[in-house]
Amino acid sequence: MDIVYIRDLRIKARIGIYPWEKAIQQQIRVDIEMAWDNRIPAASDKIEDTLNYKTAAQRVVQLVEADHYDLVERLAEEIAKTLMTEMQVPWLRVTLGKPFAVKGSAEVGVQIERGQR
Ligand SMILES: Nc1nc2c(c(=O)[nH]1)N=C([C@H](O)[C@@H](O)CO)CN2
Repeated sequence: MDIVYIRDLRIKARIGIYPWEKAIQQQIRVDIEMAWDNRIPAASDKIEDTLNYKTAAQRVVQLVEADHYDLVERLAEEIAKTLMTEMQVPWLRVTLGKPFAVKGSAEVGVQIERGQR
């Protein structure tokens, strides 16, 4: 399978387990790799045949902004479930990081893979 990707998507999120985190917005960083057969849009040259990365990115932003999430695990899972269900993505890898959460680190977070490649 080929890949359609979104890299370094930065979104203001309400996320975290601590009371002070419930009152603020923090930047998160999202990378997504999604399996897709790109030979079909390559042959047709039609956007309808693609896995549209703009539509996918907009949906992720909407999902992040819709709620408070305690854990990065829960938000990563919601992103994976939504893209697989709504955009028929058969396999994906979601990396979700909090760049400012742990002093001394560049970033902390999770990476999950779901579906069949
Ligand atoms: N595996 C996880 N560990 C931690 C999380 C998390 O979501 N998953 N969250 C926190 C806090 O919210 C932290 O980011 C605040 O600095 C701690 N550990």
